[in-house]
Amino acid sequence: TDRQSDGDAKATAVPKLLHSLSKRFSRTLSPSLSGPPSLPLLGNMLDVAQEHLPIHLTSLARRYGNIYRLNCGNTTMVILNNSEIIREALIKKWSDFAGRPHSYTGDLVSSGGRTISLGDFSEEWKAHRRVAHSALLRCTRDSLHSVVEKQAHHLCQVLWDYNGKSVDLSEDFTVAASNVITTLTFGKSYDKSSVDLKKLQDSLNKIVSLWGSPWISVLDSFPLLRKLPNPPFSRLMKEIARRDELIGKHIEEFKVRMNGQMMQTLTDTHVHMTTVDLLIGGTETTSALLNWTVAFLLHRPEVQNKVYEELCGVLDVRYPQYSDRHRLPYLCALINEMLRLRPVAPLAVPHRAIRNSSIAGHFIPKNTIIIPNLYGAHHDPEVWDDPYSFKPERFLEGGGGSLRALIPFGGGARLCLGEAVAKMEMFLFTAYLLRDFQFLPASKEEPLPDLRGVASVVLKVKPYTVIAHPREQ
Ligand code: HEM
Repeated sequence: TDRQSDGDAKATAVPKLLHSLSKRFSRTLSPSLSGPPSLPLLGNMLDVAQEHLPIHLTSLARRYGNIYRLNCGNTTMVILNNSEIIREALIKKWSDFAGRPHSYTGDLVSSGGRTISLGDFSEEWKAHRRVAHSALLRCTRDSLHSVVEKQAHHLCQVLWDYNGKSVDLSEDFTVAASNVITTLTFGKSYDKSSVDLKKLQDSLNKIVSLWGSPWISVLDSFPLLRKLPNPPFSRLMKEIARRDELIGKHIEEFKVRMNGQMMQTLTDTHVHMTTVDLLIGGTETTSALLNWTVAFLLHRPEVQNKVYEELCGVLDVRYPQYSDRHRLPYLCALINEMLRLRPVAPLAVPHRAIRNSSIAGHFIPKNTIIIPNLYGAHHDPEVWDDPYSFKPERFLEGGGGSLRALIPFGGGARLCLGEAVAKMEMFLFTAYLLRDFQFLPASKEEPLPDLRGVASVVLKVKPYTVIAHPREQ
C-alpha cells in the first residue's frame, strides 16, 4: 500500500536496527485504517506528546476521518472521534472493547490492576465493579442529596467569607467535591485547612501528574529504561506508598467507627482501591467542571443572569432540590453545554480490544488500544451547529443540541461509575452558587480566564481569580 511504501522509504534513512524494529511493530497495524505518517521506532509518539492532546487528536480527525490509527511503541491505538462511532464500540460492542491496556506503570499505580478504572475486564473485575456500583447506588438513594446539600451550603459560606475579595476558587471546589466522596467512603468531611485533607489531595494529585509525565510513560514502551535511575519514577513510588498509608489509615478509622459492619463481599484491597477510584475519579473531575463553568460565565455574564432569573422565578427564595431540575431547563442546559464543551475526562480512559472485532466497518485486531476522543465527538461539526461556541440554548427544547451525541461519561461496561453522583453535584453546586452569587472579573485590567485549558488526564482551566459578589435575596 501507499502507507507501507512511504514507511519503507523513510526507513532506508535510518540504521538497520531501527528499520527492523519498525517492521516488527507495523505487523500489528489495522490495514484498512489511515492515520498520520508513522516514524521508524518512534511511530506517532510525537503526536501523542502534543501539549493539548484532545485538540490535536480532533484536528487529526479533520484530516484522517472520524476513525484513524496511531502507532506507539509496539501497540496500535485507534482514535474514535464521533459519538456514533464511540457508541458502536463502547455500547453496542461493549463486550469486545471493555478491556483496559496493561502497562508496567499502570499496574504499579493500581496495585496490580486492582482499581476499577484501570483493572482489565475479568470475573474479579466484574464482581468488584458490581459491588462498588450497588454500594454507590445505595448511597445515592439514601444520603447523597443531603451530603451534597451540606457541602453546597458550606461552599456558599466560604464564598460569603471572602467578602468580595478576588480569589482563585479552584481549591474550594476541590474541597467541596472531595468532601462528598470522603463522606461517602470514610463517613467524614474535612475543612479546607485540614492537614489530613491536604496530605491526601496532595498525594493523589502528585500521583496523577507524575503518572501522566513523559518520564514515567516512556517506561511502558521502553522496558530497558526501567534499569536507569529515574527521579520522577522514584517520587511516584514514594507517593503511591504515601497514598496507601493515608487511605489505609482513614479506612481503619472508619472500620472502628462502623464496629466491624463493612461490606463483606470485597477483600480489604478491593475496598482500599475502590476508595482510590472514587477519590481520583470523583474529585478533580467535578471541581474542574465547576471551575470551567465560572470561567465561561465570566465571559458571558448574561448567562448567569438568565440562570438566576430562572431560579428566582421557579423557587422564589428557597434553595433548589435535585427534583426541581425538570422545572429549571436553562440551568440544565448550561450544565449540558459545559459537559459538551469541556468534557473533563476528554479522552475517557483507554480501552483495549479483548478479541478481534470491527468498528465502523474496519477490522480491529485483539489488543488494539481504543481511545474515545470525547472532546472531538463534542466538537464534531457534522453533529453540532457552531461547535466551538458556548451556547446553552442549544440544549433547550427545539435548540438542536443532541443529548444522544453528548457522551461526557463514556458508556457501556465502562460507563463512569460516578455519573449519578457527578450529575447531582453539578446541579446542586451550580444552582446554589448562581442563586447566591454573581461572578465578576477580578479587575478591569486583568484578562478574562483563558478558555483553552490544560489537558492531562483531566481537562482543567488555567488558574484565574474571580470576585463572588453576593446577590441581594
Ligand atoms: C463531571 C464529572 C465526571 C466526568 C465528566 C467523568 C467522566 C468519566 C469518563 C469519561 C470515564 C471513562 C469511561 C470509559 O472508560 O469509557 C470515567 C470513569 C470513571 N469515573 Fe468518572 N467522571 C466524572 C465524575 C466521577 C465521579 C464523581 C466519580 C466517583 C464518585 C467517578 C468515578 C469514576 C470511576 C470509578 C471510573 C472508572 C470506571 C471503569 O473503568 O469501569 N467519576 N469517568
